[in-house]
Amino acid sequence: MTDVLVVGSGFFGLTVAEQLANDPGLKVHVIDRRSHLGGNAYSEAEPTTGIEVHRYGAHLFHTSNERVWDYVNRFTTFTGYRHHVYSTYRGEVFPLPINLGTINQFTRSAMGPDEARAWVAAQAGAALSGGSAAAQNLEEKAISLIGRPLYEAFIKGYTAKQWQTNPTELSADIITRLPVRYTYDNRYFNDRYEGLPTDGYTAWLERMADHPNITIGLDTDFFDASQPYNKSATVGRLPIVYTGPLDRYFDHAHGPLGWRTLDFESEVLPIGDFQGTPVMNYADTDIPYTRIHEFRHFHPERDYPSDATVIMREFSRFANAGTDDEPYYPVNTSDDRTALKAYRELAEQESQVHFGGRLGTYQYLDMHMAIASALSMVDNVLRPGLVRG
Ligand SMILES: O=c1ccn([C@@H]2O[C@H](COP(=O)(O)OP(=O)(O)O[C@H]3O[C@H](CO)[C@H](O)[C@H](O)[C@H]3O)[C@@H](O)[C@H]2O)c(=O)[nH]1
Repeated sequence: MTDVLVVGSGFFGLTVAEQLANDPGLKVHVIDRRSHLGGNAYSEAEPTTGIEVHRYGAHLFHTSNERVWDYVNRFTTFTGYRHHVYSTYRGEVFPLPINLGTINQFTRSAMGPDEARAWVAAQAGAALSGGSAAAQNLEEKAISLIGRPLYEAFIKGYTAKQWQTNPTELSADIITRLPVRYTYDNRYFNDRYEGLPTDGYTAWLERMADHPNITIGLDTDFFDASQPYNKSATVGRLPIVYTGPLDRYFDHAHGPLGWRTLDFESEVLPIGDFQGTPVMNYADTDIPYTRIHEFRHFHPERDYPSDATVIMREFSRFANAGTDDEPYYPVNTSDDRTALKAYRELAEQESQVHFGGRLGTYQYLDMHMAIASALSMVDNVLRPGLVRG
């Protein structure tokens, strides 16, 4: 007998399942539409080279949350990997995120931190008088932080390719994900803890699911009425944690929410190294992809072949509702926020259904944020409700 149904086996769903299975010892059934668990964090060995490939785009784990770090270390150890990204712009390679090295290379100068700050402030001031706090959208925020020339080189074209939405319509939060530094430190993340799972994402995810109280149904679509754990057979009958797209749950009753999807083109090349770094972004709009991942560089400690490498070009576009397009990122324009409010009202009325994760809440959550919010849903909503019930 199942006590709780979890729809979706990504980090959010597996964290909820693992926590409820352990304490208070509930029987949890997890279903996933795909033929593997792990959601978009799933990875697999490319068969000819053995190189671990992140099928749904590169996943880099980082957090400053002690509780999350302790929790994830129960299932995997981490390598000492530190993420660095470079960007190719007009035939030249620059370090990201924007730092003193980027600014000096871009301006062909040798400024110190204060001079660089003054230069950026002058560029930003010429464009915006209200300062960073007054910036309402991605474009204003970016210009207030780095000035117009750097914005036009590294952000404008890349963002146009990635979001296909006018940057004045996008949330300022998207750009504040990236630090701006007046030092030569080009670590991509600021977090205290960072690393990649030593034996891969799939081994980590499988260990989370490996519990006598957890059963998994793969290739099982919640919206397929022919399988027993479908929506109409289960809603109102047992507690459900739903991590699929919020608008899909309600049959797009308030219209589709805007989602961005990704297309990937992978290639195995007969060379030991293609680009010398894990991720190369492409800022120019005449290059159709946003970035190229080269997976061997995520695990320099592994014994990968020296005469082959796997690269993956990433393309970004709108997901079309009602097709097989996988929703990855909420676009979150003002129209989306209006529809989202209506969906959230519907979600509150849904008996015993709890919406979580990136897709279920329409929020741009990183892995550590999805895990943190799953832990707090278990603490604050599920455990008290299930024990009382
Ligand atoms: O060269 C760049 C890089 C980023 N951005 C803007 O900054 C935003 C945020 O950048 P992120 O790198 O956080 O964007 P992604 O979500 O695509 O990043 C994903 O890939 C990154 C690694 O390269 C990190 O792993 C990150 O956590 C993961 O969500 C982008 O949407 C884009 O609008 C640019 O304009 N130019």
